[in-house]
Amino acid sequence: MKKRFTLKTLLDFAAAHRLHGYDGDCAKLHGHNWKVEVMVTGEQLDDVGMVIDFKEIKRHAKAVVAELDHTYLNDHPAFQNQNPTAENIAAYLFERLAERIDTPQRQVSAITVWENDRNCVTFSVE
Ligand SMILES: Nc1nc2c(c(=O)[nH]1)N=C([C@H](O)[C@H](O)COP(=O)(O)OP(=O)(O)OP(=O)(O)O)CN2
Ligand SMILES: [Zn+2]
Repeated sequence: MKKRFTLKTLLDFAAAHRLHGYDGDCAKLHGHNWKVEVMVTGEQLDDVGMVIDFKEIKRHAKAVVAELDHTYLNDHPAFQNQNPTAENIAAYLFERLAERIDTPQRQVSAITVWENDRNCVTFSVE
């Protein structure tokens, strides 16, 4: 039986967006207090007994999320050819965080983006 540890940490940011082509109010400029759950999975622990220090995940996640915080997401380079939906934001954050966090021992395994208390999207790769 293989041991696997999945760490989850939560951060947030505030940002505005509008969804081009959307048939409804979300096509208009509006904002959310987005919540981002970062999940990191590993099978090995270091000498201290951690897959990775939560502080290290947070340091990387905060650096990436800071680029989006208090911005108009549609102006961001990542959302010039695609809407800043929760789906596309989750995929973007996954890619950016994997670049910073992944090693052979641990990988970003999923990113969940909450638009509000009711609706969220989880992005992961097979
Ligand atoms: N699959 C997705 N659906 C929707 C997204 C999205 O990113 N992915 N985004 C939106 C809008 O951004 C919108 O702002 C959603 O907010 P809201 O209307 O408040 O959401 P609710 O459905 O919870 O609100 P109700 O008032 O209950 O309709 C829309 N869809
Ligand atoms: Zn919205």
